[in-house]
Amino acid sequence: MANQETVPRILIVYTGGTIGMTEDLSTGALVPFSFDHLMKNVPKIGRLGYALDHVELTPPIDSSNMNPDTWAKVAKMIADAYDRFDGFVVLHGTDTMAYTSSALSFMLPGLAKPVILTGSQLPIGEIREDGTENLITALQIAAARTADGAPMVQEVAISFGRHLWRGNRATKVSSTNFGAFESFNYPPLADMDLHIVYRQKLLARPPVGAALAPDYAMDDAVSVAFLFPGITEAVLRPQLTAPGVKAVVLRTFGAGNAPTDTWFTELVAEAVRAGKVIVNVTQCPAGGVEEKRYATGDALARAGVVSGLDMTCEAALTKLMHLLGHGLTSAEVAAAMGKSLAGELTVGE
Ligand SMILES: NC(=O)C[C@H](N)C(=O)O
Repeated sequence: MANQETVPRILIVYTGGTIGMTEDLSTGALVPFSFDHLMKNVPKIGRLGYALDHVELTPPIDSSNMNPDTWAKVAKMIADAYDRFDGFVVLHGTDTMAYTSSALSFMLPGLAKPVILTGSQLPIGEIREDGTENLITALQIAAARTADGAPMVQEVAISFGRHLWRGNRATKVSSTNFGAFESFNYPPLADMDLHIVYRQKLLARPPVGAALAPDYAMDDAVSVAFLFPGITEAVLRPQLTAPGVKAVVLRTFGAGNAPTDTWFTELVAEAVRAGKVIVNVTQCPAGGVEEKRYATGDALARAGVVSGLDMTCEAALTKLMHLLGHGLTSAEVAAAMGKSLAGELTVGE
């Protein structure tokens, strides 16, 4: 039996999501419900033998209602309790989990403990569901240690179904599959089958001597513009020139390509001259932007568009919010987008 000192101390941060939902009897729709309800449905959690505590967003929310303020609340709950716990499990809706995990990775620099997000596709109160296993597995991952006693995971990650993913590399790929997430440009940090098998070489470690330095500033003056064959200036112009928008993630084709019509290239160049940061992120889930590969991508680079390299849209968008939140100039934001802040992009290839 583990003694008091070795019992893992885990804080559960309950934000809502399907995992804790119940049916609204008047409409039949799923609505967020209480943490107590959720816990009543997983009595075997006590058999883990961990010292568990919890905090929650009040009221709990469907993750479609997440925003920079709620991300900051979650980050603060973790930072405030950081010294008292060995690990953190964030229960969260799946719909925007990859945005929150990306945002948290930028808000918690110096993190040296596990912050594991999980949730489910079916409510934990249903007879057949995926929430129990996801919750228990996330708790075990948050409690896991290396052979020398250090926390196994020291970053923000999503544990869902059979895999553990880096939080700022993951994306939701299915609204029905129990494996709802994928990370196309970074392998799983762990595979969860009969055993939980960690890929230790892939796990992030904070810089030596770094301490947690929570950083909640986020500027929401950002946007996403999605290209499609046949897009017109009338559709795109308002998106790229909207007053108050400081940065736009431009979802391009393939290796970062876009139309070469004069109106398009001139519009993009005009937005860049007006001080907007335009970041090229491919619509392809896997791979990334290689601007010089095709003339159609090169034209964007020459117009002053910044390469999003192999970042997900979720990572690029929340990184822009984070950088703009610190009052950086457009040039400084553009330069920082190409550097890895929390393992969100592949460097040196
Ligand atoms: N599976 C889920 O959790 C979906 C839910 N709508 C949410 O994101 O909160």
